[in-house]
Amino acid sequence: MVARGLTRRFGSLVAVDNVELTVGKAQVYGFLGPNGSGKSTTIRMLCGLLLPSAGDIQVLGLSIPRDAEALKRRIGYMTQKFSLYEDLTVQENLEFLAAVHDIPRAHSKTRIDELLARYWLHDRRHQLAGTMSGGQKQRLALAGSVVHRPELLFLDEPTSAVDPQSRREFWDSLFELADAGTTILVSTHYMDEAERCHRLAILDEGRLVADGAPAHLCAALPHSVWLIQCDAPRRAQQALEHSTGIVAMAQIGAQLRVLAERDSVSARTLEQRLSQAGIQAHVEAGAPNLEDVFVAATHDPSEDAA
Ligand SMILES: Nc1ncnc2c1ncn2[C@@H]1O[C@H](COP(=O)(O)OP(=O)(O)OP(=O)(O)O)[C@@H](O)[C@H]1O
Repeated sequence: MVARGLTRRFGSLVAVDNVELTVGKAQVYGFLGPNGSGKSTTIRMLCGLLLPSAGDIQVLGLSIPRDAEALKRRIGYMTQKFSLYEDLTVQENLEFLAAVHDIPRAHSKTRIDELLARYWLHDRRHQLAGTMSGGQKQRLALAGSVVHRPELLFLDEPTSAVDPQSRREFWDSLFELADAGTTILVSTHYMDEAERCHRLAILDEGRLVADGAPAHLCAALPHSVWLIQCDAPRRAQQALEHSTGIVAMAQIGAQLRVLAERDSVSARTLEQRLSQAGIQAHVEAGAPNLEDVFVAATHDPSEDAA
């Protein structure tokens, strides 16, 4: 899948701004970004549900939006909102989707049995979808979105209402699909999920601000991370708030995690600044993680104090 100069305007708002993307076959490709950064709008354009204002999209050798109808038969699409029928049973929902995709009845029975087993739904086949838990609903929605064996799967925040264990299991299922050759494009707000992607795009205000393998993005971060141990991390944060070179700070338990411009801050300068505020602290270097990459990529320098 390749997108070039992908842009979508809603009136004067540029929701997606000149985005360039290349997604390889059987990759799990993640979309990360703050609320309103354009993730859903991009996904909807890539799968032919929304017309771009500008740009070229090639998906599975098809030109989108021109070939959107042909694409629909080869992709699956799932959103955070449960879009199946709550008053149909698990099995009836899958039978309905199999019929929508013109799967002959002789084949659909085997396929549905296979999906019920794979997504741990076999003992719930006669339960009404509306009475299932959030995690079970998402497993059913995933089963429904792959009933026709799509080559490409679009998932828009599929696990936003799901507990951590169910999220892990859901992601295991995504890797199982990718191992079998399915390309997966998935948006998320969770760093642990983003970390698991083969490749990741970070969107901010409609623009692509980072793109690469998670480990590579962490290694390429042009900032330093400092971990501050002291008795009063909140006071330490206030003391450093308007310091030069500091990009972001977050208290993690009793520790203060500081993201700073490289070369403008050192452990010594931080200790000195804190000491001037009457705070004794021990500062050591930390390893950048994906949250640091996300904060750096989406941080607005105009909000910094000089
Ligand atoms: N149909 C529409 N009409 C007008 N504005 C829209 C429409 N769809 C999206 N937008 C706007 O486009 C911007 C991007 O929205 P989008 O839903 O793509 O963001 P997102 O990154 O998916 O957000 P979230 O993480 O909250 O789901 C937002 O400012 C949103 O209000």
